[in-house]
Amino acid sequence: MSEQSANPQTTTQNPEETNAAATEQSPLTALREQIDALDIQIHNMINDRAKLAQDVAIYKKQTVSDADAKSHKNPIFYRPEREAQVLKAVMERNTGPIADDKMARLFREIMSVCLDLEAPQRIAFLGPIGTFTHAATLKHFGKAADTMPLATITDVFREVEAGTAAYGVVPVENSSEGVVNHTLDGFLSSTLKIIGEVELPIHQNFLVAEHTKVDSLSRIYSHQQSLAQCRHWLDVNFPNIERVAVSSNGEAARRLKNEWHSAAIAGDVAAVEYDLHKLYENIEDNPSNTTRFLIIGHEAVAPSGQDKTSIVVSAHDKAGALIEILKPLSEHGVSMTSIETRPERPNKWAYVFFIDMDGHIDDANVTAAIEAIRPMVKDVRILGSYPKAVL
Ligand SMILES: O=C(O)C(=O)C[C@]1(C(=O)O)C=C[C@@H](O)C=C1
Repeated sequence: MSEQSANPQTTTQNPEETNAAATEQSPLTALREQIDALDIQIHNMINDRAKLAQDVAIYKKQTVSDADAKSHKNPIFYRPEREAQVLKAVMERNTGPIADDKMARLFREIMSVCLDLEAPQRIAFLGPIGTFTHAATLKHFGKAADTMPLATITDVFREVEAGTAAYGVVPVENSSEGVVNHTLDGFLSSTLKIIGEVELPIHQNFLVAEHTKVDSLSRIYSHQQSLAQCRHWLDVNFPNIERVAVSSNGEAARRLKNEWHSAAIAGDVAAVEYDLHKLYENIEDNPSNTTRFLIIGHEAVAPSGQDKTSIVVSAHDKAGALIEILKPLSEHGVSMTSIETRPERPNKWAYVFFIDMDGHIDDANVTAAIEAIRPMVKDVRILGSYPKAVL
């Protein structure tokens, strides 16, 4: 069905079944007729929903404030808080048999297409194609997003700052490897905000190409972190093949094109992008391994009802500074969800703290806690309030 064709009124049938049905309608034909009828309704409703999204876009264009229009600011089409609410509502009202998360993914794709219709969004991500950051980007924005792979985390910050991409996706922490320092440091030299987060379970596959001679494998490519995540499985199953660390899982998958004796370890997106076959799935030693990614952008996000706020605090270099900073959070009933320390370059032995807490900056207790911290420290910057990961 082409993108343009809407409101289908006819259905097509397999000629063999049409013949069978001519004599006596089989139960399969009857069921398929019901599916066809529902498909027409679903199809029309999706287009009706898309038309409403177009109306929303018109409203957003009309209501850009005069001040914004003068400074050539575009209306903000992407609304993370609304998307989080829509997806949460889908999961809450779902009664099955389709699982909550799978149903939410279907709606994720519908919204992705609706947003694309309002205004195509370019999303920069830490590439190349086929990495877990690529998978996180598609999970968060859906497949209609115009994705743009970049070589480094710094490039992602830069392109979003420059406006080449509207938003960026960067990894921030892995449940077994810890934080991604480059990403945290990126915020120290940027004014970009955190506007969302995505969590992605990391499942590794043993991938081969059509032409791979599986019985004569001599080499396996992957990113060094993925090789480490599958070390035990490789020791047991392929103790004698050479393990070659490359710059990314996407690059590992890409290399199979010209080699018949090599395999790659990478995720599902790489398998699809490079047309590879999964010889073994879920070969990671720790099946609960998860990576968290941040969405970066320019605009502040309205409350969704279930939000997180991230701040970065530059403390005075004195004993007990951290304990002092954390006190206002508990005094105002704000729960801290994570804290990371990074050197405050270029100052030797000075540190900054990245603190995540429950709640939105519009919540009175979150504002009160942050305002109470402010006089105790050299600087506090609010990196953003954003919806907690839904999917
Ligand atoms: O509600 C909006 O603001 C919309 O633009 C509609 C819609 C949707 O399809 O539901 C599309 C894009 C936004 O990111 C959020 C939601």
